[in-house]
Amino acid sequence: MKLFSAKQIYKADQITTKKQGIAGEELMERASLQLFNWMHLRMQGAPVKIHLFCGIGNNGGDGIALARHLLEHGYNIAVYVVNYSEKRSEDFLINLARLKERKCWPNFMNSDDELPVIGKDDIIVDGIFGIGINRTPDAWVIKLIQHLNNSQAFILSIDIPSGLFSDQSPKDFDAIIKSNYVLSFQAPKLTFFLPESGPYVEQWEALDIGLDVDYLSSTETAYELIGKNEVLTVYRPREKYAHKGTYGHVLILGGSYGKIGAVCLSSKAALHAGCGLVTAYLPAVGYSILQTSLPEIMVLTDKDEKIITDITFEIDPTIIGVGMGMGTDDKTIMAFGSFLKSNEKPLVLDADAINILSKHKDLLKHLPKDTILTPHPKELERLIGKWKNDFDKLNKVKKFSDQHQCVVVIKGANTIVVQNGKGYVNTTGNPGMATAGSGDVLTGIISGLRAQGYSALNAAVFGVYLHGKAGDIAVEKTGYQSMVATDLISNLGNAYLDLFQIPEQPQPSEAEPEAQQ
Ligand SMILES: NC(=O)C1=CN([C@@H]2O[C@H](COP(=O)(O)OP(=O)(O)OC[C@H]3O[C@@H](n4cnc5c(N)ncnc54)[C@H](O)[C@@H]3O)[C@@H](O)[C@H]2O)[C@@H](O)CC1
Ligand SMILES: Nc1ncnc2c1ncn2[C@@H]1O[C@H](COP(=O)(O)OP(=O)(O)O)[C@@H](O)[C@H]1O
Ligand SMILES: [K+]
Repeated sequence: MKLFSAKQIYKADQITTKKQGIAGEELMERASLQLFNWMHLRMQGAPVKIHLFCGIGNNGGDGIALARHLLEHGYNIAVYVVNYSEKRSEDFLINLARLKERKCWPNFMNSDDELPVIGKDDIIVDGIFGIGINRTPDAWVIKLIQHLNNSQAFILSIDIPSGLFSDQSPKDFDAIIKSNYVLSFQAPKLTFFLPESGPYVEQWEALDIGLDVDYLSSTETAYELIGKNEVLTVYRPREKYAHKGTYGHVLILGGSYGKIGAVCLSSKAALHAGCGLVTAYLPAVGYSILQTSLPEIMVLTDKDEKIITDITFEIDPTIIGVGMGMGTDDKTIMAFGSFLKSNEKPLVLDADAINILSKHKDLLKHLPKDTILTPHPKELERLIGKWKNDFDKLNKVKKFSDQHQCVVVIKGANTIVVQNGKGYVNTTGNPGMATAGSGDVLTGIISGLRAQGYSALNAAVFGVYLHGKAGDIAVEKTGYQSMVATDLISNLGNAYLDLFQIPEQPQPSEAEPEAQQ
C-alpha cells in the first residue's frame, strides 16, 4: 500500500474534484459519510455521548459534516469549534451553515473558555487538525488536547491524530492527540509507523473516499506499507524438479566464546527459510555445540578457540551472513577487514560486522553492491551518527544507502527497509520479539532468502515480513513475555503457510436459506 505525502494527497484531491466534476464540499460529504457509516455500523444508535471537536480547516469541516449525519440519526452529540484561527476553510463554512440550519449550535471555543467536562465512557471525535497543520498549536489548544487525552474517553481521530504532522516530526509531543482509532482517508500516513509518532495511533484504518484511481496508481511514493499482498508478488514458488543446489548455500560467519548461540540461531533460521545448504563458520569452541544441536548444518572452524581470527574457507557459498555474536577483538577486526577486501560474494551484515564498519569506515568501500545491513537502533546510530528525529533518521539512512549502494534494514516495531531512496514499512511483528536473538534469526532468514535467488531488496522486505509474521503466530501460544527467538524459527513454516491462507468467509445464516445454494 502506498504511503502518500500530504502534498500528494492535496494533489489527488485537486485532480479528483476536477476529473469527477465535483466541488470540494462533495468530496468532504463523501468523507464524512464514510466516517458516519463506520461509526453507525458499530454504534447502532447507542445513546453514548459523542463530543466532536472541530478545527476551522477541512479536517474540522469533516467533523462538522459528520456531526450533521450523527444528528440526523438521533445520536447524542455535542459539537465544539476549536477557533484557533480566523481563516476558516470554505467547505468548513458550508458545513457549519448546514449544521446551524438543523438547529445545532456548536460551542465556539476560544483561548479563555473553560474546558468541557468529558465522561470516561463518552466518545471524542477529533477533527481539530488534519494534514494541514504547519506549526505547533497555540498554548490553549495544547491545553485542550491534553484535557482530551486525560479524559480516558475513547478518541476517534479523523484522518490523523490532531497535532501529528504527516511528513515531519512534531516539535511538541504534548500537543498531539493520543488516538485510540484513526480513520485515515484513502491511505495511512508514514508518521503512524515511526517510533516517535506511532504511539499516538493505537489502531488505524483507511477509508476509501474515491480519490482518482489513475493518479493514485501512477504516483510513485517515497514509502510503501508492506503486508501480505505486497510480499505475495515477490514470493518464488518451489520447483518440482529442484534439488538442494537450486536453493543456494548460506555461510553464516560469527560467534565468539559465550556467544555461539547467535550463530546457531542464524544458521537454523537460514535453513528454515528454505535455502539448500548452510555452513557455519565459527571459533573452534563452537564446533561440538553446533554439530550437536543442529545436525543439518555443516561447520567450519577458526584455528582460534574463542574468537574469529582468520576468515578463509574452501567452500563456495551463494551468500554470506556475518557478524552475529562475533565480537570486536582486534584480531577479528583484522580478519573481517581482509575478508572484505577479497570477498566477492553477496553479504548480509549484522551486529558486530556493523559495529566494526562503524569504527572503520574505510572498509565500507569494500562492500559488494547490494549488501544488506540489519542494524538495531544502537548499531544504526554507530553507523550513521545521531539523528534529530525519525524523519532525519530516514533521510540519513537513505543517503547512506545511496552512498554505499546497499540495503539498510532499520529494525524496530515497524522495521523499514531502505534502498534507492525508497522505504518499505513492515506491518508484521509484535513486542514479544524484543527478546535476545530475534535479530540473529532475522539475519538468518534474509540470508536464506537471498541464497534462493531473491534480490537483495526482496530478500530484506520478504524476510522482515516473514520474521514478524512468525512472531505474530508464535505469540498466540507463548504470550508476549514468554516468546523467545527459537519460537520465531519454529513458526517460520506457519508464516509461509499463512501467505496462502484465504481469510475465512462469512457463513450464510439460517435466516437466508437462498444464500446457502
Ligand atoms: N483528499 C482528502 O484526503 C480529503 C481531505 N479532507 C480533510 O482535509 C484535511 C486537510 O485540510 P486542511 O488543509 O484545511 O488542513 P487542516 O484541517 O489541518 O487545517 C488546518 C488549518 O489551520 C491552519 N493551521 C495549521 N497549523 C495551525 C496551527 N498550529 N495553529 C493555527 N492554525 C493552523 C492551516 O493553515 C490550515 O488552514 C485532511 O486532513 C482531511 O481531514 C476531507 O475534507 C476530504 C478530502
Ligand atoms: N516492539 C517490537 N515490535 C516488533 N518487532 C520488534 C520489536 N522489538 C524488536 N523487534 C524485532 O526483533 C528484532 C530484534 O533485533 P536485535 O535487537 O538485533 O536482537 P538481537 O541482537 O538480540 O538478535 C528486530 O528484527 C526487530 O525488528
Ligand atoms: K484530526
